[in-house]
Amino acid sequence: MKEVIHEMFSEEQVQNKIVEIAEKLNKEYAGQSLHLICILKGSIFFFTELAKHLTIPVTMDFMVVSSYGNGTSSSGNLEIRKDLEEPIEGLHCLIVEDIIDSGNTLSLTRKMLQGRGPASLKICTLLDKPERRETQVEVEYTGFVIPDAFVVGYGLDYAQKYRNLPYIGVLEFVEE
Ligand SMILES: O=P(O)(O)OC[C@H]1O[C@H](OP(=O)(O)OP(=O)(O)O)[C@H](O)[C@@H]1O
Ligand code: HPA
Repeated sequence: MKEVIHEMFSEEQVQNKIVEIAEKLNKEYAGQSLHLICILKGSIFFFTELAKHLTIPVTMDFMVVSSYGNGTSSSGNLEIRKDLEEPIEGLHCLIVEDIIDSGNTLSLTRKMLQGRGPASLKICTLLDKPERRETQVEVEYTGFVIPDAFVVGYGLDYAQKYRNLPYIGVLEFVEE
C-alpha cells in the first residue's frame, strides 16, 4: 500500500487561523499572564506558532500524556509520560492541543490539571473531529472542525511520520 496525502488546509490557511486564535487570546487575556501547556508531541508546531503571535506575557511548560482504555470505562485512564516541570496553582492556564478526536486524552488531562488548583484552565485545539467523540470535553478555542478522516502534518503523525509537513492533509492508503 502506498500512502498518499491530500491537502486539507494549506500552510497559509493554518497560519491565518493561528493568527486569528492568537488575536482572540490577546483580547480575552488582556491584563493577565497566560501559562501555556503544550501537549507533546503533536501540538509542537501549533504551540510555537501560536505563542509567537501572543502579545500578552506568557510562560510555557510541556507534558506528554496518553489515554488508554481500562476495558470497562470508555474514558479510560491517563498515563503521564512526562509531567509539567512547574506547579500551576494560581495560574491562568491554556492547554494547547493539535487535535481532539475521541476526547479521552483531553478530558482526562483537563480533570487531572484542574485538580492542581489553577486560577483558570481552558483548552485550545487546532483541529476538532466531533464525529469521533466518546467523552465530552469543553473546548474554548477551536481552529478547524474537520470530518472523520485521518489527518497528518503540522505536528500530526502517522506512525511518527509526516509531522514536519507545513500543511494539514488527509492520509489515504492506495493499492500500488
Ligand atoms: O481525542 P483523542 O482520541 O484522545 O486523541 C487526541 C490525542 O491523540 C494525539 O496524540 P498521540 O497520543 O497520538 O501522541 P502525539 O501527540 O505524540 O502524536 C493528539 O495529539 C491528542 O493528544
Ligand atoms: O487524525 C489524526 N491524525 C493523527 N493523530 C491523531 N490522533 C487522533 N486523531 C488523529
